[in-house]
Amino acid sequence: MDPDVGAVIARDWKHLDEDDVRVRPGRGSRPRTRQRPAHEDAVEGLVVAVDRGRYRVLVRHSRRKQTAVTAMRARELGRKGVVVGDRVGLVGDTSGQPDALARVVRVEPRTSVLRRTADDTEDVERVIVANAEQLVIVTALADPEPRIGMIDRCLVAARDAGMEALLCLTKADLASPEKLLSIYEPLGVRSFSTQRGGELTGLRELLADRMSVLVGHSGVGKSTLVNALVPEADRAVGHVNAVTGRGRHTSSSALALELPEGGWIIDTPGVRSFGLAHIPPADLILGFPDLVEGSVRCPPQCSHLEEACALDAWIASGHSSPERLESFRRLLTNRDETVREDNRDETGA
Ligand SMILES: Nc1nc2c(ncn2[C@@H]2O[C@H](COP(=O)(O)OP(=O)(O)OP(=O)(O)O)[C@@H](O)[C@H]2O)c(=O)[nH]1
Ligand SMILES: [Zn+2]
Repeated sequence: MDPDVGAVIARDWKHLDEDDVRVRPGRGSRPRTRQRPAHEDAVEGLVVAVDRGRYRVLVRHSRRKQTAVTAMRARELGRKGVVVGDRVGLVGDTSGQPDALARVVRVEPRTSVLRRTADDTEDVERVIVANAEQLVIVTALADPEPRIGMIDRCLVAARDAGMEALLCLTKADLASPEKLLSIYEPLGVRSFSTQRGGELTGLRELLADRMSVLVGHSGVGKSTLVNALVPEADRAVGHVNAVTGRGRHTSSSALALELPEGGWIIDTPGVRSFGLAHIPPADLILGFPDLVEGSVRCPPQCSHLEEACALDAWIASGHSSPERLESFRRLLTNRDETVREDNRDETGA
């Protein structure tokens, strides 16, 4: 295997919890049987919403028939978190009838975890979504102006989570995507431009049959997009509690919506971007593939903020661009901050 690829895989996996990775037993050793034998009758389901300790879990009976089950965690789960995207085992009343309550007795090993560093205490990190394969970075081309810093931050977070990134550029009727594409296309980031009422076939193809997480600042047109992609989403988000199916949906937690063509999009209303405090500084540069080669000549343990950093010379000799280096350094400096509604760590672009 290409050593770089190996390193990336090793790094992506290293962020998974011990629980997330099922260890294959060697010959002669006994398999690890964590929680399994007690509930062999457990029903499999997908967590699509979480609200104050209650989970909405979709149980599929056949291609066409599925039931939405409300569940709470079983005590035996211990401190193990359950998040949107988790595949879980359920016991108890899985009928999905009103007032029926099931119990989550196990969480299947996760294939990816998207984390946010908590806003207040930098050491606390939270898993927002499990098992997603793609991070869709929703950015308006104008109104509000695109923020390069936010895009770069999301690209780092996607890489760290072991997810592919997709740049979704909205409001193409107001401004051209050209400038942004000239930055991100050479990096191999896939993209799609949209406008209200515009053609979404290409985007649907990029989203089909996989689990994608949408993230974007307020006002970029994320709701407009979600409603266009999932016609029933308006009802699910606007008027009905995502978990109980009653009352208003007030929580701002993630919500998974099934696409008519198969696959899922996960809306993250409360999450505008990600803190990167849990990512070692040395790994941040992996989110900037155009700078990695230039860092080979850096002194050992280079902070990339110091004078001896080789990146300045690399840029001066015509590689990448000064803006990219500036964005990388801004991220290094603001690594611990989570972008919030006030965008306090953004200088725009
Ligand atoms: N010109 C133009 N306006 C758009 C487009 N998409 C959305 N808008 C407008 O942009 C505004 C914000 O759209 P929303 O879909 O509410 O944006 P959001 O990202 O969900 O914002 P929050 O609900 O605050 O999270 C609304 O006034 C939309 O009508 C577009 O493609 N072109
Ligand atoms: Zn350096």
